[in-house]
Amino acid sequence: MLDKILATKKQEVEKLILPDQADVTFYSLKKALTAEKEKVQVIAEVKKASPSKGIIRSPFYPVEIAQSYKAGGAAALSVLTDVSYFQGHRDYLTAIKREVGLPVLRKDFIIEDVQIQESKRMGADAILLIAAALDPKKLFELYQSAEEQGMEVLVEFHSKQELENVLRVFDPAIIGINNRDLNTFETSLSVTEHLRNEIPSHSVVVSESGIHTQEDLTVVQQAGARAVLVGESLVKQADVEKALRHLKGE
Ligand SMILES: O=P(O)(O)OC[C@@H](O)[C@@H](O)c1c[nH]c2ccccc12
Repeated sequence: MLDKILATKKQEVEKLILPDQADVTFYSLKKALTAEKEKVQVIAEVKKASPSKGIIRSPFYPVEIAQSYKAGGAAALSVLTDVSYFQGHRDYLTAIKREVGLPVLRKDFIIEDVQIQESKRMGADAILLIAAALDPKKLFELYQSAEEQGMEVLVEFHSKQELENVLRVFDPAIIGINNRDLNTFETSLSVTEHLRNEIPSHSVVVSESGIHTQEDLTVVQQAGARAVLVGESLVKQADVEKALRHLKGE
């Protein structure tokens, strides 16, 4: 599946037209994730659909969802901007960034520098780079480019091999452990437990995908995650603010 998505992205990138620069204020993702020592922070994801689940929420009002997440105590937001597979849009991110005062991560498949420029213009505070989608050298180039343009980066891993290959080249400040295999879509929280020990202790660790309950959150917190990235289990609930409070055990 990942290969198919990346092939589509490659075609889209060739036709990409950059938007105008959005006039927004930068918020640090890293700061938001490390603000409270004891508590695990939640990055709440605004996602309409996914290749594995189809439509998750309909009707879909991205700004309203984001505002409810903020009211429910989200530390940051993740916004899907991929059109073809997740029914996202870059305008959703810009609208959310304008209306909601939280750090916003652009969730997409970034493979070329022009998409980093695009992310900046959209108003993203941070971008996702997926180790499974990039060779380590290219990943580092894109990482540096994002930092030069004033954005932070969440670098996502699913296997020990991916981690080893990247850590040989550089040391990402924020590391995402994706519990979902992007080829089979299967999720297992043991991925976080398994990879945590391979990560330098100064990195901020975010456990991503497949987190449904407060118990799940505790499992990954005990495995060393400072934050979780949660989409489906929140966005499918009518009252996402309540769902988020519930997840946090409030
Ligand atoms: O909906 P979930 O299972 O809570 O997962 C959220 C997020 O981790 C997932 O959307 C995701 C993780 N890595 C990605 C890469 C691309 C697209 C999407 C993703």
